[in-house]
Amino acid sequence: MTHLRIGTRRSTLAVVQTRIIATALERAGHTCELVEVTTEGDRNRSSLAKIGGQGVFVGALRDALLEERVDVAVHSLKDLPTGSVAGLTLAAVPPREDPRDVLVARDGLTFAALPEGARVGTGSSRRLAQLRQLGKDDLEFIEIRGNVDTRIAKVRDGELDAVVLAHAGLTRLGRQGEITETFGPTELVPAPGQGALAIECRTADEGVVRALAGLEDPRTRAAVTAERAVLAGIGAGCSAPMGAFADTIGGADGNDLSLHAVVATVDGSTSVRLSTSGPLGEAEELGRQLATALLAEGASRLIEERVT
Ligand SMILES: NCc1[nH]cc(CCC(=O)O)c1CC(=O)O
Repeated sequence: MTHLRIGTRRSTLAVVQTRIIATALERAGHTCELVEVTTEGDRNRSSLAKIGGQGVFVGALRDALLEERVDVAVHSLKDLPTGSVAGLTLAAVPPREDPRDVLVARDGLTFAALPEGARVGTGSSRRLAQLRQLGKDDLEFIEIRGNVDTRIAKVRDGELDAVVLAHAGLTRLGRQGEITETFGPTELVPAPGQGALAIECRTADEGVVRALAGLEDPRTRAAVTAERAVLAGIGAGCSAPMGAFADTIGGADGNDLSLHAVVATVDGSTSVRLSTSGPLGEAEELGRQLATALLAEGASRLIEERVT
């Protein structure tokens, strides 16, 4: 049995995610204490693109780990930069929630049913680029930030007709009832790691590493490893207009992964979409190979063409 101080961001979603992990650890016989840590991404309300640096949501949590103020950090995996940090280990990747993106629109509207001039909110260049490729040229896209509650409130208040969000965030907040459409994961390709959590600790804390190992889901780990290898391989950060999505082929017992990736210009005028498949055990290699193929099709040029 280990006593674990678990660091979390302050947002409702972050606290809910951390409680899910704390509950699982307590069920395994450990005791847990939640410690709130404020991150630059929470403090700074200007656009993510302007804050610029990668990992604005995770830096302060990692500092808290390195300074031994907490023993465990719970991150949304998609917010975690692909590079490793000296002294820290991604000790567990628990089973993933639904990785897809969803629409929350007024009056139960689907994307196809949104009227001409409808205002659709998203702060993500990945979502923006792909939404612009869905064949509706008459929408107005509005850049929004803020937590899930704030974004949904903009639809309820009539400021926007719809917002696009991650399914997983809504599920964890118990708000999946507000989803009006779920986008196919090869149509609106999710962010690498979307829907998964990353449980990090100090590499030297062997007891903690062992305690966290019980949370691991090898299939989720393989999928997100492939997705993140695409991201790292094309040399892009988490704010690039790219998506990658891996899934086990043949259900939960399958031993192969399918991997889809897209790189696009933010204006949606051009994109490269590629897919591949291979053994779970070669996830990293699969992702790297797909990145190489994307680069051969001009991926880095597309990403640089952002006009923000
Ligand atoms: N970009 C912020 C973010 N980071 C993680 C989630 C929740 C979903 C997840 O775990 O991937 C969200 C909200 C969203 O994109 O709608």
